[in-house]
Amino acid sequence: MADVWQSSMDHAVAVARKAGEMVRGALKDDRTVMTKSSAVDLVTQTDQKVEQLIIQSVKEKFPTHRFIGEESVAAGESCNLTDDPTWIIDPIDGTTNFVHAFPFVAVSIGFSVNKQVEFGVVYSCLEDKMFTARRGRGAFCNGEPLQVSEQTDIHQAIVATEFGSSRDPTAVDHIFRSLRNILCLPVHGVRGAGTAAINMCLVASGCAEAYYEIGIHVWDVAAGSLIVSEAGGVLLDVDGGDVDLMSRRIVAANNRTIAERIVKEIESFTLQRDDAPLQS
Ligand SMILES: O=P(O)(O)OC(CO)CO
Ligand SMILES: [Mg+2]
Ligand SMILES: [Mg+2]
Repeated sequence: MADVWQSSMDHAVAVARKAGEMVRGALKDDRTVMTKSSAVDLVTQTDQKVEQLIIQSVKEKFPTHRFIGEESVAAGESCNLTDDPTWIIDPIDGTTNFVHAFPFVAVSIGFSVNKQVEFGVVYSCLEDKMFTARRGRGAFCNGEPLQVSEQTDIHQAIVATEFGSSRDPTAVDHIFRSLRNILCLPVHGVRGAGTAAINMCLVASGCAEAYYEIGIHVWDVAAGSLIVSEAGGVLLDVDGGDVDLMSRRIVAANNRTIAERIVKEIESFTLQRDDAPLQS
Protein backbone atom coordinates (compact mmCIF):
# COMPACT_ATOMS: atom_id res chain seq x y z
CA MET A 1 0.00 0.00 0.00
CA ALA A 2 1.24 3.47 -0.86
CA ASP A 3 2.65 5.41 2.08
CA VAL A 4 0.68 8.64 2.50
CA TRP A 5 3.62 10.34 4.21
CA GLN A 6 6.33 9.25 1.75
CA SER A 7 6.45 12.57 -0.12
CA SER A 8 6.69 14.45 3.20
CA MET A 9 9.53 12.21 4.31
CA ASP A 10 11.35 12.61 0.98
CA HIS A 11 11.02 16.36 1.39
CA ALA A 12 12.34 16.18 4.98
CA VAL A 13 15.45 14.31 3.83
CA ALA A 14 16.05 16.78 0.98
CA VAL A 15 15.57 19.87 3.14
CA ALA A 16 17.68 18.41 5.98
CA ARG A 17 20.53 17.91 3.49
CA LYS A 18 20.16 21.49 2.25
CA ALA A 19 20.04 22.74 5.86
CA GLY A 20 23.16 20.73 6.64
CA GLU A 21 25.00 22.41 3.74
CA MET A 22 24.01 25.77 5.20
CA VAL A 23 25.30 24.73 8.64
CA ARG A 24 28.61 23.48 7.21
CA GLY A 25 29.01 26.70 5.23
CA ALA A 26 28.35 28.86 8.30
CA LEU A 27 30.59 26.89 10.67
CA LYS A 28 33.62 29.15 10.20
CA ASP A 29 31.75 32.46 9.79
CA ASP A 30 28.87 32.65 12.25
CA ARG A 31 30.41 33.79 15.50
CA THR A 32 27.50 36.02 16.55
CA VAL A 33 26.31 34.18 19.62
CA MET A 34 23.16 35.17 21.48
CA THR A 35 21.67 33.55 24.57
CA LYS A 36 18.17 32.27 25.43
CA SER A 37 17.09 30.67 28.73
CA SER A 38 20.52 31.01 30.38
CA ALA A 39 24.03 32.35 29.72
CA VAL A 40 24.96 28.94 28.30
CA ASP A 41 21.81 28.32 26.22
CA LEU A 42 23.20 29.58 22.93
CA VAL A 43 21.64 30.53 19.62
CA THR A 44 23.15 31.92 16.42
CA GLN A 45 21.76 33.52 13.29
CA THR A 46 22.38 30.21 11.54
CA ASP A 47 19.91 28.42 13.88
CA GLN A 48 17.29 31.01 12.92
CA LYS A 49 18.10 31.01 9.18
CA VAL A 50 18.10 27.22 8.96
CA GLU A 51 14.73 26.99 10.73
CA GLN A 52 13.28 29.55 8.33
CA LEU A 53 14.68 27.66 5.34
CA ILE A 54 13.02 24.43 6.51
CA ILE A 55 9.68 26.01 7.43
CA GLN A 56 9.43 28.04 4.21
CA SER A 57 10.19 25.08 1.99
CA VAL A 58 7.70 22.84 3.83
CA LYS A 59 4.99 25.53 3.74
CA GLU A 60 5.33 25.83 -0.04
CA LYS A 61 4.87 22.10 -0.51
CA PHE A 62 2.50 21.25 2.35
CA PRO A 63 0.56 24.44 3.16
CA THR A 64 -1.79 22.81 5.69
CA HIS A 65 0.91 21.28 7.87
CA ARG A 66 1.80 22.74 11.27
CA PHE A 67 5.19 23.41 12.87
CA ILE A 68 6.92 23.27 16.21
CA GLY A 69 10.36 24.81 15.68
CA GLU A 70 12.89 25.49 18.43
CA GLU A 71 13.63 29.03 17.33
CA SER A 72 9.98 29.86 16.55
CA VAL A 73 9.05 28.77 20.08
CA ALA A 74 11.92 30.89 21.44
CA ALA A 75 10.39 33.80 19.52
CA GLY A 76 7.03 33.26 21.25
CA GLU A 77 5.14 30.70 19.12
CA SER A 78 3.20 28.06 21.03
CA CYS A 79 4.49 24.53 21.46
CA ASN A 80 1.32 22.44 21.37
CA LEU A 81 1.12 19.16 19.58
CA THR A 82 -2.26 18.61 17.91
CA ASP A 83 -3.54 15.70 15.83
CA ASP A 84 -2.64 17.62 12.65
CA PRO A 85 0.45 16.74 10.62
CA THR A 86 3.22 18.61 12.46
CA TRP A 87 6.88 19.14 11.63
CA ILE A 88 8.98 19.22 14.81
CA ILE A 89 12.20 20.98 13.95
CA ASP A 90 15.54 21.50 15.65
CA PRO A 91 17.50 23.45 13.02
CA ILE A 92 20.82 22.93 14.82
CA ASP A 93 20.93 20.33 17.53
CA GLY A 94 24.27 21.01 19.16
CA THR A 95 24.47 24.80 18.87
CA THR A 96 27.23 24.95 21.50
CA ASN A 97 29.20 22.43 19.42
CA PHE A 98 28.51 24.53 16.31
CA VAL A 99 29.78 27.69 18.02
CA HIS A 100 33.00 25.92 19.01
CA ALA A 101 33.32 23.84 15.81
CA PHE A 102 33.14 20.74 18.03
CA PRO A 103 32.33 18.28 15.27
CA PHE A 104 28.89 16.88 16.17
CA VAL A 105 26.01 18.96 14.87
CA ALA A 106 22.66 17.75 13.57
CA VAL A 107 19.56 18.96 11.81
CA SER A 108 16.60 17.14 13.38
CA ILE A 109 13.16 16.86 11.82
CA GLY A 110 10.38 14.79 13.34
CA PHE A 111 6.92 14.54 11.80
CA SER A 112 3.87 13.64 13.86
CA VAL A 113 0.26 12.87 13.04
CA ASN A 114 -2.34 12.18 15.74
CA LYS A 115 0.47 12.93 18.22
CA GLN A 116 2.43 9.92 16.96
CA VAL A 117 5.81 10.34 15.26
CA GLU A 118 5.46 9.00 11.72
CA PHE A 119 9.00 9.66 10.51
CA GLY A 120 12.23 11.07 11.85
CA VAL A 121 15.23 12.50 10.02
CA VAL A 122 18.49 13.40 11.76
CA TYR A 123 21.25 14.70 9.51
CA SER A 124 24.60 14.64 11.30
CA CYS A 125 25.90 17.25 8.91
CA LEU A 126 29.62 17.32 9.76
CA GLU A 127 29.83 13.52 9.52
CA ASP A 128 27.52 13.53 6.46
CA LYS A 129 25.33 10.82 8.02
CA MET A 130 21.64 10.86 7.17
CA PHE A 131 19.64 8.92 9.78
CA THR A 132 16.05 8.16 8.84
CA ALA A 133 13.17 6.16 10.27
CA ARG A 134 9.60 5.58 9.12
CA ARG A 135 7.19 4.15 11.68
CA GLY A 136 6.92 0.38 11.15
CA ARG A 137 9.54 0.36 8.39
CA GLY A 138 12.89 0.42 10.20
CA ALA A 139 15.71 2.86 10.76
CA PHE A 140 18.62 3.59 8.44
CA CYS A 141 21.88 5.52 8.20
CA ASN A 142 22.78 6.57 4.66
CA GLY A 143 20.40 3.84 3.49
CA GLU A 144 21.95 1.03 5.60
CA PRO A 145 19.66 -0.62 8.20
CA LEU A 146 20.33 0.21 11.86
CA GLN A 147 20.16 -2.24 14.73
CA VAL A 148 20.65 -1.51 18.44
CA SER A 149 23.26 -3.37 20.51
CA GLU A 150 22.27 -6.80 21.90
CA GLN A 151 23.98 -6.15 25.25
CA THR A 152 21.83 -6.80 28.33
CA ASP A 153 24.56 -6.42 30.98
CA ILE A 154 24.71 -2.82 32.21
CA HIS A 155 28.32 -3.40 33.32
CA GLN A 156 29.29 -3.85 29.66
CA ALA A 157 27.42 -0.74 28.51
CA ILE A 158 28.27 2.72 27.25
CA VAL A 159 25.71 5.25 28.45
CA ALA A 160 25.33 8.64 26.78
CA THR A 161 24.05 11.71 28.56
CA GLU A 162 24.61 15.48 28.75
CA PHE A 163 24.96 18.07 31.49
CA GLY A 164 22.31 20.37 29.95
CA SER A 165 22.14 24.15 29.93
CA SER A 166 20.95 24.79 33.48
CA ARG A 167 23.62 25.96 35.90
CA ASP A 168 21.21 26.03 38.82
CA PRO A 169 23.23 24.24 41.55
CA THR A 170 20.25 22.11 42.67
CA ALA A 171 19.61 20.84 39.14
CA VAL A 172 23.35 20.26 38.63
CA ASP A 173 23.48 18.24 41.88
CA HIS A 174 20.67 15.97 40.63
CA ILE A 175 22.50 15.49 37.34
CA PHE A 176 25.80 14.66 39.04
CA ARG A 177 24.25 12.23 41.52
CA SER A 178 22.60 10.30 38.68
CA LEU A 179 25.83 10.33 36.72
CA ARG A 180 27.81 9.11 39.74
CA ASN A 181 25.31 6.28 40.36
CA ILE A 182 25.54 5.11 36.76
CA LEU A 183 29.31 5.50 36.42
CA CYS A 184 29.91 3.54 39.64
CA LEU A 185 27.65 0.59 38.73
CA PRO A 186 30.17 0.38 37.01
CA VAL A 187 29.49 0.86 33.30
CA HIS A 188 32.17 0.68 30.60
CA GLY A 189 31.85 4.41 30.03
CA VAL A 190 29.74 7.53 29.94
CA ARG A 191 29.82 9.65 26.79
CA GLY A 192 28.07 12.66 25.34
CA ALA A 193 28.26 13.98 21.78
CA GLY A 194 26.76 17.34 22.77
CA THR A 195 23.57 16.71 20.79
CA ALA A 196 20.57 14.71 21.92
CA ALA A 197 19.74 13.72 18.34
CA ILE A 198 23.19 12.28 17.66
CA ASN A 199 23.30 10.57 21.08
CA MET A 200 20.05 8.82 20.14
CA CYS A 201 21.43 7.87 16.73
CA LEU A 202 24.45 6.35 18.51
CA VAL A 203 22.03 4.15 20.49
CA ALA A 204 20.19 3.23 17.28
CA SER A 205 23.54 2.38 15.65
CA GLY A 206 24.57 0.03 18.48
CA CYS A 207 27.55 2.22 19.52
CA ALA A 208 26.01 3.12 22.88
CA GLU A 209 23.53 1.04 24.87
CA ALA A 210 21.55 3.96 26.26
CA TYR A 211 21.03 7.69 26.37
CA TYR A 212 19.14 9.58 29.07
CA GLU A 213 18.64 13.23 29.82
CA ILE A 214 16.41 15.59 31.79
CA GLY A 215 16.08 19.05 30.26
CA ILE A 216 15.78 18.26 26.57
CA HIS A 217 12.87 19.54 24.48
CA VAL A 218 10.50 17.86 22.05
CA TRP A 219 12.49 19.14 19.02
CA ASP A 220 15.68 17.52 20.38
CA VAL A 221 14.16 14.03 20.58
CA ALA A 222 11.11 13.71 18.28
CA ALA A 223 13.07 12.37 15.31
CA GLY A 224 15.65 10.46 17.37
CA SER A 225 13.00 8.66 19.40
CA LEU A 226 11.58 7.01 16.29
CA ILE A 227 15.07 6.22 14.98
CA VAL A 228 15.83 4.39 18.26
CA SER A 229 12.55 2.47 18.39
CA GLU A 230 12.70 1.51 14.71
CA ALA A 231 16.26 0.22 15.28
CA GLY A 232 14.78 -2.13 17.93
CA GLY A 233 15.31 0.04 21.02
CA VAL A 234 12.96 1.18 23.77
CA LEU A 235 11.95 4.56 25.18
CA LEU A 236 10.96 5.23 28.77
CA ASP A 237 10.41 8.16 31.05
CA VAL A 238 13.24 8.61 33.59
CA ASP A 239 10.83 7.29 36.26
CA GLY A 240 10.20 4.14 34.21
CA GLY A 241 6.75 5.02 32.86
CA ASP A 242 5.83 5.69 29.25
CA VAL A 243 7.88 8.31 27.47
CA ASP A 244 6.20 11.68 26.98
CA LEU A 245 8.00 13.78 24.38
CA MET A 246 6.69 17.02 25.92
CA SER A 247 7.94 16.19 29.43
CA ARG A 248 11.60 17.14 28.81
CA ARG A 249 12.80 13.75 30.13
CA ILE A 250 13.82 10.63 28.26
CA VAL A 251 15.60 7.30 28.46
CA ALA A 252 16.38 5.68 25.11
CA ALA A 253 18.01 2.28 25.30
CA ASN A 254 18.80 -0.81 23.28
CA ASN A 255 16.40 -2.92 25.34
CA ARG A 256 14.10 -2.84 28.38
CA THR A 257 16.64 -4.55 30.69
CA ILE A 258 19.19 -1.74 30.18
CA ALA A 259 16.54 0.99 30.24
CA GLU A 260 15.03 -0.20 33.53
CA ARG A 261 18.47 -0.64 35.13
CA ILE A 262 19.33 2.97 34.29
CA VAL A 263 15.96 4.22 35.55
CA LYS A 264 16.84 2.80 38.99
CA GLU A 265 19.91 5.06 39.16
CA ILE A 266 18.43 8.33 37.88
CA GLU A 267 17.55 10.94 40.44
CA SER A 268 14.62 12.39 38.58
CA PHE A 269 13.22 15.88 38.77
CA THR A 270 10.48 17.72 36.94
CA LEU A 271 10.81 20.73 34.65
CA GLN A 272 8.17 22.93 33.09
CA ARG A 273 6.69 20.95 30.20
CA ASP A 274 7.19 22.11 26.61
CA ASP A 275 3.42 22.43 26.24
CA ALA A 276 2.87 24.38 29.46
CA PRO A 277 0.67 27.45 28.86
CA LEU A 278 2.68 30.55 27.91
CA GLN A 279 3.27 33.01 30.77
CA SER A 280 1.55 36.33 30.08
O1 LIG B 1 21.75 22.71 20.65
P1 LIG B 1 20.34 22.70 21.08
O2 LIG B 1 19.36 22.55 19.95
O3 LIG B 1 19.97 23.82 21.99
O4 LIG B 1 20.05 21.31 21.89
C1 LIG B 1 20.79 20.86 22.99
C2 LIG B 1 19.83 20.41 24.09
O5 LIG B 1 18.78 21.29 24.30
C3 LIG B 1 21.64 19.69 22.61
O6 LIG B 1 20.84 18.56 22.28
MG1 LIG C 1 18.49 20.71 20.28
MG1 LIG D 1 18.80 23.64 18.37
